[in-house]
Amino acid sequence: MDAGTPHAADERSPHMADAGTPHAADEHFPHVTDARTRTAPATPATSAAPTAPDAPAEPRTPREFEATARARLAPEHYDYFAGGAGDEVTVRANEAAFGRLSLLPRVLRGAGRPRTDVTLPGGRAAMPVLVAPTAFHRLADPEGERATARAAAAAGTIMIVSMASTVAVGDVAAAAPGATLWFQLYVQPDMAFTETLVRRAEAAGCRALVVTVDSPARGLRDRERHHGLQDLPEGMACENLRDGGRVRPIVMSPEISWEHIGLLREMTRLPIVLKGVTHPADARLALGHGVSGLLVSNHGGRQLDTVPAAVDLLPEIVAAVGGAVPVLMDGGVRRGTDVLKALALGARAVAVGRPVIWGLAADGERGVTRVLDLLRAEVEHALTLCGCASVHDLDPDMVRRSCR
Ligand SMILES: Cc1cc2nc3c(=O)[nH]c(=O)nc-3n(C[C@H](O)[C@H](O)[C@H](O)COP(=O)(O)O)c2cc1C
Ligand SMILES: CCCCCCCCCCCCCCC(=O)C(=O)O
Repeated sequence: MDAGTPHAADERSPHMADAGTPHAADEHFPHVTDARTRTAPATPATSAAPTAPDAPAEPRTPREFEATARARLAPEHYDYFAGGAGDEVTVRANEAAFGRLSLLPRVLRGAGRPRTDVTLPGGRAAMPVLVAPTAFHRLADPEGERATARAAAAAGTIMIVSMASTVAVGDVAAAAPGATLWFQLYVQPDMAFTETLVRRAEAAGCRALVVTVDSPARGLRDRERHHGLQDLPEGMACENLRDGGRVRPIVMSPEISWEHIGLLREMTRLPIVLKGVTHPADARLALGHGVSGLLVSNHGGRQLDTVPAAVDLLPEIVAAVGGAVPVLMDGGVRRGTDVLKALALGARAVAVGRPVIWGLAADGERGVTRVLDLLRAEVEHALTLCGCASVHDLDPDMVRRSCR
């Protein structure tokens, strides 16, 4: 099997073929310290002053992290990270949809300080917020995915390492010994090479495979075309794709089918999570293919534009799956309240893409740590205000749809 159909990914590239401060928890719980309350390393906040007027020296919200990151990144790299497909309707919809959902708290439950941990196919996480797979972290920080993995480990959460990482998955694992890693895979039409990638992930100690199924072709991204982005800068490569003396291109093939998922299921004992299922009929089909979880995602609006917001798709997918496997979601999660809404609607956990990139570009490992700490503290605070002892106390009746 091979990718043969001419498609949008004709923008060719060697990497692409056709086919120390108190963290936010202390602000919310000034009287509480326990093993989960950590202090970020006391390194200088920034090494270069941000230039944009709205970029604070010490960002404290996801929006501020983005402003600081934008001031530090080359404009074309900022656009690569921030952008989406087409008119970016779905990019905007992902965040806006959370704004149309309201949380309805319960009171007088005597719930105490809430727990934020969750159990997932590839292990436990201290918080229901995972690091979504995103490509090319070395564009944001010289340490790249190593820094992100250390921050994820410090936060006790899971990092899904992109197949398009700029540090090989084995080196990411070696740099962050305490990290729980999952490996994101684009099934390659050359199944022998797909198996090579799976074995590399296994050898690195990855605990699950996240197979991205929303990319039979690459999204059409106007910002990338505007900048003429076709390749990584000199000295950077998709390190997982090394094959002898060369780096293979990542093939996004329209020929990938359920048959490949069956082959993958036979190839490895790792749990398989399908990422990018948006139609309930596909969610039901997935259950017959031995998957251990689904990640509802529209790829952060970077593949097919005008796909609905991910959180709006969640209830239908959760209903289709009927509790057979855990459902996760990503897209537009920026605040602890967003996390609670998704969990109340049936997600076991969420993942964040761009916020992690903004943290990394703003302040390397420390920036990612701060972003993850901020989210964990906000989740804990919102659970408290909702009268929940843990994420298990959330249910769909605590979410209302407003007309905004
Ligand atoms: C810069 C960037 C690179 C991405 N790279 C990948 C990737 O390599 N593999 C993948 O499955 N998804 C990739 N995604 C999609 C994310 O995994 C995730 O679905 C999305 O970022 C979630 O939306 P959010 O950024 O609003 O949190 C990427 C997203 C961004 C923003
Ligand atoms: C600034 C870097 C631009 C480089 C463009 C090279 C294209 C290579 C494509 C490889 C596929 C990476 C997949 C990442 C992804 O899912 C996403 O961007 O979204």
